[in-house]
Amino acid sequence: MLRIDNLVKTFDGERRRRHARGSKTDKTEPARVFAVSDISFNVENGELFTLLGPSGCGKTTTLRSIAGLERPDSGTIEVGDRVLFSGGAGRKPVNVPANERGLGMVFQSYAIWPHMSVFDNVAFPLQVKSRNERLGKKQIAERVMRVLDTMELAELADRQATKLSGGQQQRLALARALVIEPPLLLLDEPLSNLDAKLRESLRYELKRLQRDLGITSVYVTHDQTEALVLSTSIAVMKSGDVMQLGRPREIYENPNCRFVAEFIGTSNFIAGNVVSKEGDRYTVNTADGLLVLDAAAAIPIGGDVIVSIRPEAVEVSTGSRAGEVPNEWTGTVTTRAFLGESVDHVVSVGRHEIRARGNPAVSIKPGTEVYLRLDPGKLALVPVD
Ligand SMILES: Nc1ncnc2c1ncn2[C@@H]1O[C@H](COP(=O)(O)OP(=O)(O)OP(=O)(O)O)[C@@H](O)[C@H]1O
Repeated sequence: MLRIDNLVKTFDGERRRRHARGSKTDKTEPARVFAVSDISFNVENGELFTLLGPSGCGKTTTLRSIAGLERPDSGTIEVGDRVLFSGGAGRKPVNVPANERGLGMVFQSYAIWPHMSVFDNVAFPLQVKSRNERLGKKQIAERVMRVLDTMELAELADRQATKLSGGQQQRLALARALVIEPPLLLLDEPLSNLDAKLRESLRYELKRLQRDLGITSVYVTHDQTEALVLSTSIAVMKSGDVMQLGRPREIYENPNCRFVAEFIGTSNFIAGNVVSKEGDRYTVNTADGLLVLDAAAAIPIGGDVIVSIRPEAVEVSTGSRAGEVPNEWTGTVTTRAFLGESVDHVVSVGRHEIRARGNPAVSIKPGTEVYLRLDPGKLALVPVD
């Protein structure tokens, strides 16, 4: 449905230079900022594809380029069999204006039209469209009510848009984007202005809509939980590059670098060296002992690695099962934190501090000697960056 090839977008920027000897001030010099540096990805029909990354990594610039609100330096953007942008050496120049791309957009500041009713807010894009397509009044009303129904706003159709709650206004913004039945919906942090509770409930609502309507969407967020809940695929971005692209579970369980492992959830990292390998089973020597783990990585014996351990892959107990299970280490609990649905224990093991997350029924006082068991199936091998 959406194909992005070798997309590059730079901006004018400035680089600060340390002041030269004898001069009291730093100097700045012009520089190009690579907001997006040569990225490619495909979004299949019906997918909710998320661009995820920290502030400034280039997610919004990518989305705005798809929308036609930024003109990339080079690359191609295609939706279905339509080329929306093409530019750079050897490519025929194409740049379809934003208002002719026919894409649905919902942004962080859900600019609904305050002087209009809920119904009119949703009808407006169709009235504009109907100048070309000749949609009748009745057809428009039917389509508006169908979308309002889906968004559970039908009963509020006559209410003035400003007299809606934050969540309802955001649903209205979505309804307005959906009514034109766009081939592609672009969402830029659409839930970030809402309070935590509403954000969570709208997340599930969006997921339901996505499933029921099968809309192809590109979603921008810096919130990894949101990305994991909503997405069918995620591209994790850093400094204008896509670091890893995959299904949420794949990215969570098998991050391909330390940046991704750190960004998606909390991880413990233990540096080591591969000492043996049989099929997918690796034995890694670390400063605090051997670890065995299963990984479909291709790292040779002798290779330096980082073992990434999710806190929920660590079991803490006051009793030993040495000899029964692999990877049992001993340590001392230094911190305990109650998180409601779980309890975190930070355990000091030799040179490492390891965070474990488990059932609140197991709560161990700081200072207690404990056994840590690290599940070989849940440890990931990350190549050294
Ligand atoms: N109009 C502009 N002029 C100059 N630099 C820009 C412009 N827009 C974006 N940038 C720079 O491009 C880089 C990527 O910005 P972008 O807004 O795409 O990041 P982002 O990942 O969406 O961040 P955020 O989550 O904070 O919105 C940043 O370094 C930013 O400062």
